[in-house]
Amino acid sequence: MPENVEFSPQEHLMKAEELESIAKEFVQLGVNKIRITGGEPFARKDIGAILLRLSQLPVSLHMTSNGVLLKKHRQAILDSGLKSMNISLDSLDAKHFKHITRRDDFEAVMDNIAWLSTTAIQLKLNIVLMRGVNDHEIEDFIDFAIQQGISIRFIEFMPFKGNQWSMKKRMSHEEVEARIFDYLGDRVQPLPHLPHETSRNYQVVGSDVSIGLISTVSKPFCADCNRLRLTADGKLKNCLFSQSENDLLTALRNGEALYPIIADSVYHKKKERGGEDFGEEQHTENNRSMVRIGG
Ligand SMILES: Nc1nc2c(ncn2[C@@H]2O[C@H](COP(=O)(O)OP(=O)(O)OP(=O)(O)O)[C@@H](O)[C@H]2O)c(=O)[nH]1
Ligand SMILES: C[S@@+](CC[C@H](N)C(=O)[O-])C[C@H]1O[C@@H](n2cnc3c(N)ncnc32)[C@H](O)[C@@H]1O
Ligand code: SF4
Repeated sequence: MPENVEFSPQEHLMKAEELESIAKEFVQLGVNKIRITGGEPFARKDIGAILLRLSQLPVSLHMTSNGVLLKKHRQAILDSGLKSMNISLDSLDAKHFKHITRRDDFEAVMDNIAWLSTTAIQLKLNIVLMRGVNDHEIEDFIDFAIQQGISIRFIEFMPFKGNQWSMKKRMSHEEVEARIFDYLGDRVQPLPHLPHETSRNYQVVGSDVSIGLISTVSKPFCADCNRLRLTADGKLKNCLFSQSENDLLTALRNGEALYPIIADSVYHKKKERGGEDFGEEQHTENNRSMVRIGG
């Protein structure tokens, strides 16, 4: 989250019932999986009500969270039948975590991770690797995953508005894969790549633990992308990197049909990464920042 973040005015955001109405429209069109990402989903006071509404739809429900505010929503999470939760954790060192996030929440996140690992909810940790920031922790994360029986994914640092991305800071797929194999040798085996999966996964032999790589920059997986994103302010993005958006919330509030807008957005989905060709330096100023997309 940027230091001086400006929160959107409440009236610009979807209310729980509006979110449900829009979700229903997608379900009617065949969507069978919904992931709630945010911003940060648990920053919404009515997240319990949102979970309850979405849990009534015939979809599998998933979340991605920074894991900070999850504690008081544990019952709502269980009641919603949530299938999986991905928790973002970029360091295993409390001081370093504070340096990266500018927040003193390491213990709260670790406590929520420990709780999640006692539930039937599939848990994964997301680690965005940045050279010179947390790349020295790759082996620590692998040890942690094996000791705790928790699957992890290393994510390639991607360019978004205001995140000072550069090609030098990101760690390529090949580089991280080599680190994993150097460390674990034949204790790790590649898993088959499933359609529409973001990660390439490797199984730690003799365990349920997988180590994944999400490599949008060096190994894009756009060819079988089946995702659409709805932002908290009700805009449809046909790609994480799309520069254009379609305003579903205003259409809903005006009583207009949503289907033509959705169809138009899907029709204009670009072949790869929203038509972006990443260069050496940051250049995605026409897209939103990651906190305003939700990942
Ligand atoms: N390029 C690209 N990256 C994505 C996409 N979906 C998720 N990611 C990135 O993958 C990382 C993890 O995202 P999650 O929110 O955990 O979602 P996921 O990878 O779909 O999760 P699973 O369904 O559990 O595999 C984040 O950095 C996302 O931005 C996508 O459609 N395209
Ligand atoms: C943007 S967050 C939103 C959900 C929630 N607030 C969280 O922190 O997990 C979704 C995922 O995107 C990842 N992410 C954030 N910025 C990224 C970047 N520049 N490149 C790659 N992944 C990124 C996060 O680590 C997280 O796992
Ligand atoms: S098309 Fe866009 S949203 Fe889909 S996988 Fe590629 S970058 Fe991600």
